Amino acid sequence: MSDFEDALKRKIDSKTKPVGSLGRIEALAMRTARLQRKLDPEMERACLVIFAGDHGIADEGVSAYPAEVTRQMVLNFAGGGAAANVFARAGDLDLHVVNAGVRGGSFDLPQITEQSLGSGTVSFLKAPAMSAPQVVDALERGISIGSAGDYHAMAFGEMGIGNTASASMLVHRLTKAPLKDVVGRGTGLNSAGLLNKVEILEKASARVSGTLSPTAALSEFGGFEIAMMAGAMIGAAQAKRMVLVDGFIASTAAMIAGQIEPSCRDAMIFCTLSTEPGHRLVLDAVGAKPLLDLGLRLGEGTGAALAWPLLRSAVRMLNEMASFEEAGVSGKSDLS
Ligand SMILES: O=C(O)c1ccc[n+]([C@@H]2O[C@H](COP(=O)([O-])O)[C@@H](O)[C@H]2O)c1
Ligand SMILES: Cc1cc2nc[nH]c2cc1C
Repeated sequence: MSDFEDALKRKIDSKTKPVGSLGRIEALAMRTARLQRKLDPEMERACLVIFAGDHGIADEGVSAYPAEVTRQMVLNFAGGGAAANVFARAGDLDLHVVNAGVRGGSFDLPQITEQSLGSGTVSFLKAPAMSAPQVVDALERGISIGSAGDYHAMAFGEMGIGNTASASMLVHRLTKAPLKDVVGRGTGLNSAGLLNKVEILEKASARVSGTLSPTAALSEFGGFEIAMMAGAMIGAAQAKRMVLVDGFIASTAAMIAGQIEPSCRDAMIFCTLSTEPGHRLVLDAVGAKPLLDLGLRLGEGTGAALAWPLLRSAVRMLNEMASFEEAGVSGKSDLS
């Protein structure tokens, strides 16, 4: 064990609790200490960034809701009325909303950061969702967003009608899991809608042959918000920030970020287990156990926002909790 690891273990085990009794909260504190290379890491300021983008594939009937909901929900974020706004306020998170390619053009609102790369992706049923230069552009813009500001942690979420179809394709082609095991009901398709979605995605997959690199897969299947979020996760990890990863779509972006830049995995906390079946496959692929299992399937970064107080509490535990010596509490007996 290195001197740092040794000192960290001694610090956490000196706290007034049976050794290991704070379970995964201890692991969160230790991961943060390692990332910041400090025995007293900081974890007070965080933000939630929501990347919004539209998907051409949404016009093929793969979602229970119409594509215009993406734009309408961005306006709801700007007005403060979405679940993400409520959870961000409850947890003291700054909220940033990024237009990563929503149909209808610029919002011209101070609450929305414009990074639009156009009006969303092309339907990937017949052609690549975006060009290779657009993938690079989206990743680079994301990296800048992930390293901006003065945060100890960044939570990432998304909004994009049709994006469970994109994420399913990415997971299918990058993990080689069969589409029928990956694809789910998204916003709430019925059984006939689910069968139709699988059929459309099988056709789209047949259009593209061979093994795909993560960037080639993004180009084929989109979307802009997924590519930008992957870039932002890389940027945040490089800035030594903890990365709070939301549900199925955000975790797919995180898997891709880790394939592009493996070191960013150390910063990632997979916050929640989505009911979307492909999420379990993504978590297995990255070797993660989700922190929470609340039956969420909303997106918007809601699961990541809910996990933030746990991360902050974990680091405060490391910094503020009394040791046995400080509190005059007797330590372990020799039966342990
Ligand atoms: O994050 C998840 O696990 C999740 C699971 C299902 C749906 N969503 C959200 O619902 C939208 C995508 O669903 P769909 O059916 O339009 O592909 C998109 O805006 C996501 O934020 C999100
Ligand atoms: C209303 C609504 C809100 C959402 N938030 C994220 N995805 C969403 C999809 C719908 C349909």
